[in-house]
Amino acid sequence: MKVDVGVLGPLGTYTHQAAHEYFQASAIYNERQTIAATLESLETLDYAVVPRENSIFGSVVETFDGLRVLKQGLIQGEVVLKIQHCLVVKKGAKISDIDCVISHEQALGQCRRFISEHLPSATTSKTTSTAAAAETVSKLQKLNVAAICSKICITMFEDLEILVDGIQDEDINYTRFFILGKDSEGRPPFKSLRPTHALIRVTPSKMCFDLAELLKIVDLSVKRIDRRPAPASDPFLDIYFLEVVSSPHNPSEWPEQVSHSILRIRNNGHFAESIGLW
Ligand SMILES: O=C(O)C(=O)Cc1ccccc1
Repeated sequence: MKVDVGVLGPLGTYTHQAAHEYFQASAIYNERQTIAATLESLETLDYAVVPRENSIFGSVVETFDGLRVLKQGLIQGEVVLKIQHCLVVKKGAKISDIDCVISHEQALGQCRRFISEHLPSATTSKTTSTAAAAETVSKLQKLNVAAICSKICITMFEDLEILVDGIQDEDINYTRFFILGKDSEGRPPFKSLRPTHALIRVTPSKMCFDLAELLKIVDLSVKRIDRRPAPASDPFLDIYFLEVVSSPHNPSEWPEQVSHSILRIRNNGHFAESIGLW
């Protein structure tokens, strides 16, 4: 039986491609309009895939904002995808016709140099996804808007063509995606028999918070720290996401090591939980 996977739509986004790389033909891909809605789809679907960070433009803010309030499921895997962006236009449009470039903010951020060198007077406008940008250009009756998206999008929308291929600021451009899942009881269906990563979400107590102290208490190898404002809290009280990895010398008992670390954080008065183990 196929599993139901929530992805950022419409079909043709990089998130859809990353999900396909992980699940191949064993899944039904359910389009959601935003990253927030993709994470919320875990309330009804088996899995969801969201972009985590990009090697040029960094962390995906909308994903971490959604992870602040994640109600169902846990991160149980990751996929790394090489990203090659195209400037896509309505068939027949020339670069001199373009006065507006639209895409997901990550794609606009990964192509800043191309835009400033080749389309210096064009305005930019954010869309909910790269494929949504392609869809918008396809629906327009005018030739002045270009989308930044994957070359797959021109197979989805017949009246589009690629004007320039490979417009990202660096050739080496990768995005990491998180695979989140749950079983029918809402528990994560751990695929990974030997997990090596975890994501710990920490809401520090208001009193005397010191990041260096927190890292000492965590006492695991911390590979990444992301930080977003805590919703409906005191001003500048933040939620921290600590991506921790097991030591290559001691990978066994990793889930226990993570649990102990979380207990230490809680014993120091902070709120902490694991939202991923993979
Ligand atoms: O909009 C998309 O296609 C996404 O999946 C988000 C994104 C955008 C740019 C690079 C990687 C992921």
